[in-house]
Amino acid sequence: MLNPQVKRSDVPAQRTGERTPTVIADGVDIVYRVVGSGTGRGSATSALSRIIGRGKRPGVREVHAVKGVTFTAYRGEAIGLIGTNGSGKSTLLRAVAGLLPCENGRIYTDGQPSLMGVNAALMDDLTGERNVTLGCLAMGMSREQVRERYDEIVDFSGVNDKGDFISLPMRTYSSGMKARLRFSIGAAKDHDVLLIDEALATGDARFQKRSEARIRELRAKAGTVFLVSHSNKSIRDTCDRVLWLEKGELRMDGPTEQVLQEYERFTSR
Ligand SMILES: Nc1ncnc2c1ncn2[C@@H]1O[C@H](COP(=O)(O)OP(=O)(O)OP(=O)(O)O)[C@@H](O)[C@H]1O
Repeated sequence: MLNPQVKRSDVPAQRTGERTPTVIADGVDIVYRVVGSGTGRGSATSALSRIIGRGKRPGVREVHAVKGVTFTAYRGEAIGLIGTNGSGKSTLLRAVAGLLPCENGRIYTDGQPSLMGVNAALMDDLTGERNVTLGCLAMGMSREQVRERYDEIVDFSGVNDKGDFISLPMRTYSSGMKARLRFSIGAAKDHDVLLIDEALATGDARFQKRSEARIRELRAKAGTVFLVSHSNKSIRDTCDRVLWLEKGELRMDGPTEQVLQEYERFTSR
């Protein structure tokens, strides 16, 4: 569900030259507020200082996760988000999906972006089969569309390659099988803007190839794909443009090879 605090609106339909913008981030700041974080003092002291009103908002710590990020994404682009741990990649992705409010700035999107992460909510106690149906319905597909795409989704995931696993509860799956099924469900729909968080890092080599091919297909259908990954190989194989975040700031935005070379120099230091 969209957070009502998120400042969003549709991108105007007009084209910018030959290219159509799908996501515009304009000076975006995102701040987490952690309530109840320790102050280093005992809780009785914190409570007392709260009562007598000294200091501002005791026990609330602010984490400025994304700082003044600006970029425009266009239809047909596959954009990699890279950066060292904690640099703000997932936060930015969740903000584009409308799941986090912007402290400052705005995010404009064309249509509703779909976040396809390894944490997508599938239920362990339900069979793979039920999860495919529920997952597809949750993405807004009709029962008819689910029936049409069902076999394709199961085949794509490969969970039935070693027996009839699709009729077993998902708790019997390996973590790779779960991740593959999640990806397959998410990829069954043609998204305008597809946001992927690390999904490619989980499958085996064969599955990664298939997912990369599917991402290329989605791009060919005029969508925009964002991929957060720690695998430079996945980024090289999938993306034509890369945004590099460091400590919440956009450090570089450019063609994949150019940005990755700089990033590799930075991380090998
Ligand atoms: N729910 C949260 N509450 C408070 N702080 C958070 C929360 N989620 C992330 N952060 C902080 O925000 C910053 C950015 O985190 P984020 O997960 O976006 O980074 P990342 O680049 O995706 O990291 P990684 O590569 O390790 O997955 C970090 O300092 C992190 O500790």
